[in-house]
Amino acid sequence: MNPDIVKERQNASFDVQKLTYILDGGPEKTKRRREISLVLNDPDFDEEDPNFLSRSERYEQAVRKSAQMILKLREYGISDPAEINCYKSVVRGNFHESLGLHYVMFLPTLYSQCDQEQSKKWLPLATSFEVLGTYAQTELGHTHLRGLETTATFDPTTQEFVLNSPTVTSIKWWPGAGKTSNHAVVLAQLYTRGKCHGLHAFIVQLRHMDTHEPLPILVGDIGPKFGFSEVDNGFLKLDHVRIPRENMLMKHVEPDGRYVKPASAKLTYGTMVFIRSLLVGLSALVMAKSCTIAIRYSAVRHQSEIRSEPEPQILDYQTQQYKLFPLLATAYAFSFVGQYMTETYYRISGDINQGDLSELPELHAVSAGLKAFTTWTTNTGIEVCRMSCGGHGYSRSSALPDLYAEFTPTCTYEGENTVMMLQTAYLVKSYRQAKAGEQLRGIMSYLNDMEQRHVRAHPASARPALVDINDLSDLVESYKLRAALVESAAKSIQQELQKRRSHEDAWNNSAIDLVKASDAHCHYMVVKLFTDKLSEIGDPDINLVLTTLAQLYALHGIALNSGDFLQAGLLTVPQMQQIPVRIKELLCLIRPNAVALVDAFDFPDKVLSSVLGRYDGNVYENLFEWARRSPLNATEVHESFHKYLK
Ligand SMILES: CCCCCCCCCC/C=C\CCCCCC(=O)SCCNC(=O)CCNC(=O)[C@H](O)C(C)(C)COP(=O)(O)OP(=O)(O)OC[C@H]1O[C@@H](n2cnc3c(N)ncnc32)[C@H](O)[C@@H]1OP(=O)(O)O
Ligand SMILES: Cc1cc2nc3c(=O)[nH]c(=O)nc-3n(C[C@H](O)[C@H](O)[C@H](O)COP(=O)(O)OP(=O)(O)OC[C@H]3O[C@@H](n4cnc5c(N)ncnc54)[C@H](O)[C@@H]3O)c2cc1C
Repeated sequence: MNPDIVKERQNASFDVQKLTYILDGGPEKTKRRREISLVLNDPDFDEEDPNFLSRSERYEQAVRKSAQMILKLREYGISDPAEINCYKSVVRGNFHESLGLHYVMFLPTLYSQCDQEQSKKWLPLATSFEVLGTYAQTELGHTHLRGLETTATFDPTTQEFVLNSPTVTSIKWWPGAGKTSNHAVVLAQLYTRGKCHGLHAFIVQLRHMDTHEPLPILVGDIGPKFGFSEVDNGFLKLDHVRIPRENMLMKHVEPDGRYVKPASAKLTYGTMVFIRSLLVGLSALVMAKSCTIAIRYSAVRHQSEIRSEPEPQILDYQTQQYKLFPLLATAYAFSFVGQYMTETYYRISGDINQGDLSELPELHAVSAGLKAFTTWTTNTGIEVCRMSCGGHGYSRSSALPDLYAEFTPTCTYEGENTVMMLQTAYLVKSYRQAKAGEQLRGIMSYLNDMEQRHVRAHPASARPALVDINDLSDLVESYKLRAALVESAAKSIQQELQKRRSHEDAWNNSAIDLVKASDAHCHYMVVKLFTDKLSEIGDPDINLVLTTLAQLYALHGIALNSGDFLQAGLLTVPQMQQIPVRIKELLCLIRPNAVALVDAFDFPDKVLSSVLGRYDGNVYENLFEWARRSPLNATEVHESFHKYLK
């Protein structure tokens, strides 16, 4: 064990184990997660570091691993969905799996959209992995749902749907598992009796069940990408492919071609809402991994000098703390927000299953906004962590380049982040309702008292300094008032309309304000949820250290967005000047607990897969060992010497 890291752990002011229990949701859950993590000791999961393999070898290794995962799942008797997720996340490590889409989109779509008869047919096939599925929605030319071109036309004479990609731009593009899957849920515009009824989901067989040869359908892999090398994102061109009427999910077409309207057309989009909700938790996980690597490494790395003494740990540099500790605070904040998002998703989707759709718009808006907010922040955070590790952060052995490459498409898939932030119609609608005197419930209720507490541009000096920057509840209140930026966005729309612009143009001309309002709303939610969580934590030592992190999270956010807070007169210039001073004090308070705080995330070394983030801190000897395994070192003299240099 590296002596620096031993010393760091001795300095901790709280019980790391107890904090792990809080993050997991209780000691029993921690125990079970650790038991599940032991599967990594199974030699059948041994594999070559993907960084030393070609794309094709990586894909093959990933398919082998996916198949092993399924076999072992049965062997280990893991069947609870939450435990399956934990098991898969542990085994998958920092990379994706080729069967990922089957689990995260194909199966959930079947579960939520099959009727009884369809469930009886498809669920046994899909859960036994005879049917391997993908989710084919995006097209080469469009992602916007109303713009999708693939058609499904009902033919009452044969009781079939005819699926067609009429143009190059209508070719399905991006669905994972282009080579792996034999079925797809295909999203297509439904036509019956000559009328278009919008997007609906259809189950389409793509490949022969025994030979895996494609049916008369053009299907394949779209080629190498920025990351996601394990995943065979695919293309799919359908040329008048016929499927039985029974393959339409939720069955909205009667045998005579009559269309039966669903309770809400948006229920077809349910799987996207599900994944967006999951991505909030994934952001927390990846932020936590990145911080673990960067903070442990910073504790064992010595460089330069502060005083004329031996080289200090780089974690002692104030600038290093300023890079990493706000991200550490973010990892904790997002962990609690992820828990909230999962609970909210299951609560509201439970109501939806019971026929109560009243909270569907809020679920859509909250999951879209938080997905965008947390993935954007995490994406830039991983890169800050990588940079903070200097040259060794650039090596793939650190895992940080892989974490970045694998995570960055979360800002794009399941709805491009700007587009998701623009799903603020709900915020503007809520604002207008509140303004009209309606009492809002839930997370939007803060808009109820906006009329009394107008947030407008004020000369800061004209407002009393009511906010105590050391008081978290005051900070939450400031974020709440800043979230009323939605008022500015609503006003911008109103002004545009007064200029006789169309509603659509007014909206587009206010889009920057709308994204800002959405961002402010999400930021408020995160600060509030983090602060609310503190009241549930009884252990005084843990409460203290998490309160320090929550204060840092809130103040750092204000410092980054100082213009909003000043312009709205929420804080004065002298208070703004106090914030960097307070932030520096908080960095000092966090410093002795930094390693313990990342230890509490409890990532086993095999899951972290990072030489820099090793628990024992023995970085240098292992970096050397990792480099020696590089395929270029397989022979002392590389064949290129004989071919070209000699
Ligand atoms: C610790 C946790 C670990 C978890 C691990 C697992 C993590 C998972 C990792 C997965 C890894 C790899 C998987 C990769 C998967 C990627 C898969 C995909 O990307 S699938 C394709 C996704 N595509 C999109 O997301 C498209 C984005 N676009 C849209 O959603 C829509 O076009 C739009 C929302 C932008 C607009 O909707 P549209 O209907 O086209 O337009 P309208 O203007 O008509 O909308 C009207 C109306 O509907 C409301 N709306 C829209 N969507 C929904 C919804 N889903 N639910 C409820 N309501 C919705 C919208 O707000 C409007 O409301 P109004 O009241 O009318 O204003
Ligand atoms: C790794 C990966 C895996 C994927 N897996 C799948 C899958 O399994 N199944 C599937 O169906 N799809 C999948 N996708 C596709 C993914 O869902 C889309 O790429 C995503 O929804 C974004 O759409 P787009 O690529 O068309 O971007 P575009 O919408 O073309 O975005 C390009 C730019 O235009 C801007 N823009 C677009 N519309 C607006 C607007 N209304 N207002 C303001 N700005 C706008 C965006 O902000 C962005 O800056 C995957 C994508 C990736 C990268």
